[in-house]
Amino acid sequence: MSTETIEVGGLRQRYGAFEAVRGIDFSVPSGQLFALLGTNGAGKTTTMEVLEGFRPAAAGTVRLLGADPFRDRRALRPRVGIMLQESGLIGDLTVSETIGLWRDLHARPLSVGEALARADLADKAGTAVRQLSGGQKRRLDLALAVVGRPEVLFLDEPTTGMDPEARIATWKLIQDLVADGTTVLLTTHYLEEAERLADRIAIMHRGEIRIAGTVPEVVAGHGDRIAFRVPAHVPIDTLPRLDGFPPEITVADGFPTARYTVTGGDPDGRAHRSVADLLAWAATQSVTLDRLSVRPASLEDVFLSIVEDK
Ligand SMILES: Nc1ncnc2c1ncn2[C@@H]1O[C@H](COP(=O)(O)OP(=O)(O)OP(=O)(O)O)[C@@H](O)[C@H]1O
Repeated sequence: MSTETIEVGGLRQRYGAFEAVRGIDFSVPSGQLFALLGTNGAGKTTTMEVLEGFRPAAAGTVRLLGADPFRDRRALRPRVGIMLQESGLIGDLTVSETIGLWRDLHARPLSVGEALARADLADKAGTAVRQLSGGQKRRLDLALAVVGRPEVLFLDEPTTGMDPEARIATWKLIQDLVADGTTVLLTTHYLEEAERLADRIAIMHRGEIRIAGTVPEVVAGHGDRIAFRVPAHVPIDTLPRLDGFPPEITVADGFPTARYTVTGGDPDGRAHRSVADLLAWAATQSVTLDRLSVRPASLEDVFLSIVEDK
């Protein structure tokens, strides 16, 4: 028997003639957090909606806790928590009343006090939902998603609209849930969120998974980055080529900055050798390399290289 809590194989989904998801595969073992990253319209929410049982898969296989999320949605519902991008909260109810209402739908829910504490909303218990800020509403959505102690949690952009403090508190809540054994599928536009929380990630673009794995696996093979400010007296076209390529010139803080991506050759030595070449060039030209930096590719670099690849 499979130990995967979520299994997606060859999933396709269309809206009329438009294919929003074009044959994707991934799986999430029990107790892990998997993050779907991607551009707007990449197909993340559509994928989530199939797993949540809102619509059947047009093609491919989808299993949730060993069952079919659409056909078996009634049986699965008590075991699953869902935080949608758009919530349908009732403005006139208080925060406590809203949680109370959702508790009644579950067999062994958290108490209202526990749910309030988990979402850091205890001081808003008596406040009408309509009077909450955007970030507070997201926290209430999260409280409602977890009040039934779900085994699997779907979080669609859970921290959008939250201030940095609320976001960090929410990350802590999500980490606690995963540590307690909850399996989580999360979509986010915050790369830092995925890096902090996810056991594995996938980057989607135009309905396809372009790359997947742990963050170190995803960034591996994307080279190192070398950058420095170009001194005012140095013509751009005299800058050296490194690893065979000229620099990309961007403007940062009003200064032209030369950026190199070094991918060729021996993976351990490439940045080292290119930096040595650069320093030798600088010495012969009597140029000072202001703000020289050397670093491995980041998740943001990989993300941008995927989405800029039209
Ligand atoms: N109900 C619908 N009818 C027609 N097209 C839709 C519908 N829902 C989504 N789409 C289209 O399907 C594509 C994928 O949308 P989806 O919401 O899954 O993307 P997403 O990755 O979640 O994007 P975002 O990051 O903006 O939330 C988009 O091009 C979108 O316009």
